[in-house]
Amino acid sequence: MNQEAVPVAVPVAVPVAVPVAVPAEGFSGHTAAPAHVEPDYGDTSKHIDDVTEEATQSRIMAEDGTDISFDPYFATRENVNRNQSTTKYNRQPLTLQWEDLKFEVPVGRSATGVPCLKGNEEKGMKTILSGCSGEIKPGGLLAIMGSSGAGKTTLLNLLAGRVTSAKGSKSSGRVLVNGEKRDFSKFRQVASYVLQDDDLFAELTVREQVEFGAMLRLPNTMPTEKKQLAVDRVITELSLSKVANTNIGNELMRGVSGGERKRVSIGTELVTNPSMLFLDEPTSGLDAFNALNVITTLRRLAYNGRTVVTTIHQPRSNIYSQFDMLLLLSQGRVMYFGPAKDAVAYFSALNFHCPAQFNPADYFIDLISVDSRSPDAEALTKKRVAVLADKHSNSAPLVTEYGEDSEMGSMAKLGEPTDTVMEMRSTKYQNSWVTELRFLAVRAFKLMVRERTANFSRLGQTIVFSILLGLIWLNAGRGDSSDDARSLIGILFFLLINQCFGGAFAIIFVFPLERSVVTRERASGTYRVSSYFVAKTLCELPRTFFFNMLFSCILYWMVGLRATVSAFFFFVLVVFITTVTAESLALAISILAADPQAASALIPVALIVSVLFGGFFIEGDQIYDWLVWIKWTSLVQYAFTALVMNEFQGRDIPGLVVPSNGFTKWENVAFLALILLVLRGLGYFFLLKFRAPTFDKTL
Ligand SMILES: Nc1ncnc2c1ncn2[C@@H]1O[C@H](COP(=O)(O)OP(=O)(O)OP(=O)(O)O)[C@@H](O)[C@H]1O
Repeated sequence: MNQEAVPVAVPVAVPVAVPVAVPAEGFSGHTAAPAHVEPDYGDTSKHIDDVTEEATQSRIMAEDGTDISFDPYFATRENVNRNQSTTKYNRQPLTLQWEDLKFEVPVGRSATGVPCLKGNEEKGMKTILSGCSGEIKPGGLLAIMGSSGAGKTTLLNLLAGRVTSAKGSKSSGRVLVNGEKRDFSKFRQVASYVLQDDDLFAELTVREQVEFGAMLRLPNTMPTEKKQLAVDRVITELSLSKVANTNIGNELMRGVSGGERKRVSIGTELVTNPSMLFLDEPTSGLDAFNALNVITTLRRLAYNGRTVVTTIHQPRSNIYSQFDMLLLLSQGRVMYFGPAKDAVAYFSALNFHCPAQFNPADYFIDLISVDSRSPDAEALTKKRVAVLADKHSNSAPLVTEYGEDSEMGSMAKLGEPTDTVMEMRSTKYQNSWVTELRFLAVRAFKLMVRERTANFSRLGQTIVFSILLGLIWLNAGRGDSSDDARSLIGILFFLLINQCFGGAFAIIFVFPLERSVVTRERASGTYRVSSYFVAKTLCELPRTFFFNMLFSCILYWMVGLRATVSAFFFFVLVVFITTVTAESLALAISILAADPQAASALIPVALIVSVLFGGFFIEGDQIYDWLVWIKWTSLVQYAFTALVMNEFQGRDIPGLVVPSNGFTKWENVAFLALILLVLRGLGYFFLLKFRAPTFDKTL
């Protein structure tokens, strides 16, 4: 290595003077902080605006002469250029204010059946959040920080209007947008919410994911070319161009990186060009580098005139330096609200000195967390938190001065049209039912084709089972004895069980992920439930038909079932409807059940009941009268009787009693189809009524 070409890299120490609004005096009883003797690494709380031209002055050169110097402030500096986006003023500038927010949930005997907790919970209510006020202007990035359980998500949800309506919970206070109480139908069009979990389809590409949102969330009056431009803009703005055509992927399927996936989630919400963006823990699960990338993206989005609010857990120091405003929460109370760059000085003035080499975020979290490891530590830390909360509520409100769009906030009223917002329809959905159906069907079809593992395993399962059953019952249908006939009845029943469980398990493993994606998309008003449900049903039918046809073609002729075209197609029809009915049963239960575990426990039970009363194990006259009704709800019973009648129609085999339920084979098919329709209808009803995202609109 060329020694002379490698000068020593000198860490850049940055002296910082932090002008702040601080309380007049520190706490009595506190001793002054010890003099700091540690080496000065520079103030890690240094804010983005303080970074000017402190480029690393020493250059480190690689052997080939490439400059490989490292600039630790690169991310921060990148954002100093506020003119990166072409979309700077294309939205309404919105100022969000909140006053005296309080949120309580019931914990008492009356609400949940458990005894009341002590303290203010005696009335049966637990206070999750109280006395929370603040403001964030356009161009500003607000971070809500606090330890686990501090109330960050609750506050974010209150600000975003996304608190789930729960029985007995109570919210109070005021949330204002540009000084006025918000109109939720308009607010939903200008504010977007990015959930902590990236609920995205792994099989879609980045572009397809963003495009889907654009096509359905932008109004139908907007030409497709303009929607495509919006997609391109978002992809560029989030630096996703290089991976635009890469699958999103998941733990099982290689796709984009965690940071890119998070940016895709943001892009999905950004496509409507919202003025306000709320994010819940956007860096959770990301490594330090990807976390920084995501936050610098938010920083840039804020500079482009948006109002951005995010919760975050223990950010590293260069992430912390990106925040304009900081809100520290502990035990549901505000410890600090004001400019992020002033927080260190604020706590210093209270005699809580953040050591020079410390990441202020770490220091604050340690300072305001309740230590429950021992009663003494808990009492002490709770006291500290109470005193800090009181100090905060007694301190003068801080004036927020940041963002270049601050005066724009007062100019615009929510509802005044600008660019994208101008074109938004005032109705809940931006496109017609038919348009939704078209895009949903295309997406469902793409997903279905790309679910390679599921498709190949179902293909393998179909081929293996049909050949195996065919070998076991090879030529059984070609004999004339009553034993052959009884054997044939056995295979007819067994193949129905196989198809029922195969269809149901295909739903159990695939639907839970889809359910969370659909919930997210419904919460942002992307489409109607009916169009989703119809698209899903229409797209699944061809696949189910294909596998059933394949199964029938192999098994039917190996076993030697009645060799007529009409008998064969009747067989295919019954097996197909049975499978779709079992899928519908699994779907309805999956939607109704609280979680996938409950669904996977309930679905086999429902199917086994149907099998038990299917007419093979127990004859109708062997069942207690008061249980007979179950037989008439059994999908297997109708399918089995129809198949048996199809096979033995017109055949007289001495000593054989053919199972029958008194209906003709076509009547049995009609009852089976009726059960199918009822189960599909129930699935739709459950999705519409029980899985609708409902939010409290009090504030
Ligand atoms: N609807 C509710 N019913 C009962 N308790 C609730 C409800 N909502 C929130 N809580 C409780 O309030 C506290 C704050 O919850 P919240 O999710 O806001 O915390 P957080 O700071 O976001 O935590 P984390 O960082 O772990 O996600 C927690 O103890 C939580 O259990």
